[in-house]
Amino acid sequence: MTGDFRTLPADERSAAALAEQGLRYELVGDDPERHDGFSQAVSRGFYGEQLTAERLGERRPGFADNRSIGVYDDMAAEPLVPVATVDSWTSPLGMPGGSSLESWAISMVTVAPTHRRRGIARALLEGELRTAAAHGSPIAVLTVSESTIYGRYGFGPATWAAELVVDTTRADWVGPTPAGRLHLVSREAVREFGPAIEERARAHGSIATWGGFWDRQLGLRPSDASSAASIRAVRYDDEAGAPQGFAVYRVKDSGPDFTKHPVEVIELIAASDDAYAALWRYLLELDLVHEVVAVNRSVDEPVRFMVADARAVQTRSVTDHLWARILDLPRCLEGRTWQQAGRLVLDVADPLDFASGRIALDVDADGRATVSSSTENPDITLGVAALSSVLLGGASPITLAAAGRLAGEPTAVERLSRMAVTPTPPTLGFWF
Ligand SMILES: CC(=O)SCCNC(=O)CCNC(=O)[C@H](O)C(C)(C)COP(=O)(O)OP(=O)(O)OC[C@H]1O[C@@H](n2cnc3c(N)ncnc32)[C@H](O)[C@@H]1OP(=O)(O)O
Repeated sequence: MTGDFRTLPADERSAAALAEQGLRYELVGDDPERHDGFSQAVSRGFYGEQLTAERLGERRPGFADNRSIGVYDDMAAEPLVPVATVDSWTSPLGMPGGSSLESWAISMVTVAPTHRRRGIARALLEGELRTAAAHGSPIAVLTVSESTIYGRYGFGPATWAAELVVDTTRADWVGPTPAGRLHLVSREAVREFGPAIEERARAHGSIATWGGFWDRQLGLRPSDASSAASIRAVRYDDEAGAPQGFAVYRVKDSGPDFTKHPVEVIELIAASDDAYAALWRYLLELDLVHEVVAVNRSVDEPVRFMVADARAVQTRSVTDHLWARILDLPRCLEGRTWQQAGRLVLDVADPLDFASGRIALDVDADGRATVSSSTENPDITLGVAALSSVLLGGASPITLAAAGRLAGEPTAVERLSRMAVTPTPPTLGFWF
């Protein structure tokens, strides 16, 4: 099955399973009323607000870009509001070494509280994975509300996100002083130049951003007008005047002490080391500010080494962020650059049988992989979720072996670790 992913038919097996419960599992389609019902169901499912007509209108254009599926219960009081939702689209996923693979991104998985724990989410997820595989997407990705939900479908955590809290009173700058210039700019200007910088700066482990993402981050939707008015932006241009990075932030209310404003960093995106240093320095040296908080950062941020007192930069939390699910073993393993040459036979178990099998992974001196089926004794035995964690370079096979998530002789496990783990961690800077 190929063609436009948006119009691929709803998966027949899931449709049949849900029909047994008297439920219709269908593409939402082009009807604006069904768009609004879907948006209300998603907001309700995540305990959000009942959406106003303005917000519903803002969401409608997004349906043209995605594949939205609703589960409809004709006996419900509001039959146009689905009792379950899922949304998907295809997006390039950055791989170690700089290439990318088409991924099947899944979002907005909700089941109404009245319909939970009767297999609806399982039907949605299995339907998505079968459709993605049939379409030819080699990998599926998502970010999760709870880390307990998706392992059973073969997803493994593949990137981690840190929340940094910097005490600016202790953070005297000892990092580089770049020769370029900072410019204060409007949110509307960031909407113009920002996406291209983000694309250049994107780490492996990230999917692409999309138009609605920027409108949301920058508070440019009409319904954001009052809440977004305090968002500010600054851009770093190099000595030649070329934009290389930007930060979007909000200085929050400090209460009665006017010197203790906290700063919330909404985005800090740098396509060069100079831009990174200049933008962090700008934020840490703002007057009347005592704390800078940045979420969805890499777990290995250079800013920790750019301040006189390293303990000024605290990691408040580290959480699993992108979850990945290999659907096509050869295309995934051949779709990244490996860190060193080597050969290993892997025996992969997949409960849903998309990626099970015994394969030989041969990596040449340039880090290029060739995958072939094998009947040799395996060096490593693991599940598809563990291999999906390893694929992007952020999870060490040595650690996974210690955790009982993969098995093999210590030398084989160490070889796979040397081949797989990347020098910088895979990073995704946003939720989707
Ligand atoms: C990518 C994303 O969108 S992440 C967002 C996920 N959505 C949310 O968190 C919104 C609030 N929660 C919900 O809408 C629902 O509770 C869902 C979507 C998490 C689960 O929907 P349900 O239809 O109740 O799940 P379903 O009955 O199909 O259960 C499938 C399996 O998941 C398990 N499961 C369901 N919910 C959870 C949970 N919250 N935590 C752990 N396990 C769960 C079930 O026990 C079942 O396990 P099994 O098949 O191995 O026996």
